[in-house]
Amino acid sequence: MRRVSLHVLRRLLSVADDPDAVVVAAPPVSPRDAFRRFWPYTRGGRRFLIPILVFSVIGPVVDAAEIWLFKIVVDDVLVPRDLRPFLWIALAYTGLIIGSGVLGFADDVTSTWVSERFLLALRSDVFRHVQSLSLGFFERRRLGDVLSRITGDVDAVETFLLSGVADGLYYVIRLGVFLGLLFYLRWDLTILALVIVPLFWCAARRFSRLIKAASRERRRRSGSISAIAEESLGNIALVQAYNRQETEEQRFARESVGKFRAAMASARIHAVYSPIVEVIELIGALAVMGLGTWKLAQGQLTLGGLLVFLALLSSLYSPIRGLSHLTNTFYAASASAERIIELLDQRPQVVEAADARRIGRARGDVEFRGVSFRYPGTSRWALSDVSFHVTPGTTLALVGASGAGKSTVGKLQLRFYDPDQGSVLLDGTDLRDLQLSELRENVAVVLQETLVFHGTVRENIAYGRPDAAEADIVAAARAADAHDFIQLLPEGYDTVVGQRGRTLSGGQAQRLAIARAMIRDAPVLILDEPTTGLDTQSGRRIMEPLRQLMAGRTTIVISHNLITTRDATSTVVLDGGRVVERGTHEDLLLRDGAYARLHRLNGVTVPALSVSPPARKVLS
Ligand SMILES: Nc1ncnc2c1ncn2[C@@H]1O[C@H](COP(=O)(O)OP(=O)(O)OP(=O)(O)O)[C@@H](O)[C@H]1O
Repeated sequence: MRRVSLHVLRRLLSVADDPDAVVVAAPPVSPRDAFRRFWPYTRGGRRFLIPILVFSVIGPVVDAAEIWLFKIVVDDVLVPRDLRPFLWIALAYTGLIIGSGVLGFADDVTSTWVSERFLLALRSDVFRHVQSLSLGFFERRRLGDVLSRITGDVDAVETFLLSGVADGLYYVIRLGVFLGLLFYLRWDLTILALVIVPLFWCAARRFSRLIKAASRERRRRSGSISAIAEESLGNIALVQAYNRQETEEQRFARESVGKFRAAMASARIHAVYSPIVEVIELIGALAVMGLGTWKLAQGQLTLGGLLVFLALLSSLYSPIRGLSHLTNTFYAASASAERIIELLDQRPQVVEAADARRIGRARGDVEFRGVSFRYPGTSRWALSDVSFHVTPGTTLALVGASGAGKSTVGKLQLRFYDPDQGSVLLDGTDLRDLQLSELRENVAVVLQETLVFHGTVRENIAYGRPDAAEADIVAAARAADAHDFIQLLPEGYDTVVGQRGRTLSGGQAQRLAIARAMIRDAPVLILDEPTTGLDTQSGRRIMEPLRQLMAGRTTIVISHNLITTRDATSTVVLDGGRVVERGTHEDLLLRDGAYARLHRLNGVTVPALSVSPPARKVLS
């Protein structure tokens, strides 16, 4: 029978595990380490810790004074039936209530200020840190989970560090004040009342582990829910076009049910814990009442004395109970702390050297020297021993089949990753020796996937150079052949284009991206499949703006359909991450190798980019 009930209890309090987790749990961290980790973020609010401490002392003193007044009412007014002391007792009561109201106000405002300042500092730092992580991190992680950490988990860390500690302090001080009074009143009864403290402690310890497991599961599930919502809603067109709403709902429901189960487990644990605490309290109170009544009968205690003792005792138990509950809250919040620490412990794969060089505006000499690169966690070389040299102002076309490694070249040029072997150089300096921000100021990109933010057309163009004047923005739009269509938009340059440019056509969004690159005015330009997704006519339309953009800049055009590459100064053909051919368009056609084959396969349907290079330089 006992074994059965134990088994039922264990099942009741258990938290289900999920072997196919969308988001995996963060590694455990001891509360002490977590505390040490987050303490520096309290810096701005530490000067208020003393006032908060003072409020914590005064609060229980006021409460104790109220109870003491009650003793006086019983012993000096009620028992002798004497109304004379009543007036000053009433005045004292009123004074205490007003005083504690003022105190409560000051306490609330100050503690909220300290908490919110802490949240501000921590959240900003977590966001800054996440932004500094390399592209590789975002390619591996689920964005929704990262968002849930920046929002929900950061809030929980505040409970862990400040509210939790402030409450803990408050309880300890309350405990001290009431214990002192109880000892003063009846030391023998007090010792009897304290017999239950170890019981409280044992119960709290036992339950804290269960609570932590349930909280970990809840936070992890919250991350999964955000991840699935972000992925489904972010790709809503795909979901609806393929009628996958039901599958997405099921995925979402699975995680939501997981969170529901974790929340229920947590509720059951709390629900079992609360009556246990009450029983422990009752044992103490009954013991005191028994001995107290005996002492009353013996005439060793007044009725007011006994009533006050019992009232103080309940005030003593409430902080003890609070402390034991707090350990649970603390453990629950530490599950969130683990998730934030895991995020903060991520190191960017690309780090700026301590003595990074500044080069100002580069001439635009780009070189890949024996570059080999593997994406983290993969065994296949995305690039093997790739070398080429692009002299300032000339154009290199990178061609090859899908997956040949063309975009990877662009990512290495922007230093989203560092090569495993060899080096990438700008003006003869290894990118690893350059200041990251300066390197990126020297490179403008128009990517395969057009990146348009939710905001106005003007903001989208000025993203390339935030201090750009209105005239510069319009000039860039004109050069990108975007001015005319912008004028036709309902509010011209002030028209809000939806996230990812949803309210624009592919060609319009692409021209906006070209205007952005134009305004950046960088000496090196990377065009990654600039005509992808555009029909022949739209492809034709952006050729002229692209030509304008490329003039006078070192350009790497990445393409696998050859439509944009014919007139490049030189072409490098990649296959399986290796350079298999290099030369000019005509040379390569004459050679009748991989390039000629690709050329025959794709045909040239759109006029090629004809940049008028100062002189065609044969690349190394
Ligand atoms: N983030 C990544 N993590 C792991 N492998 C990757 C990643 N990005 C690309 N790869 C792999 O690296 C290889 C080269 O990819 P890359 O994107 O450079 O090809 P590509 O030539 O630009 O192809 P496409 O013309 O289709 O855009 C491919 O095998 C691809 O699967």
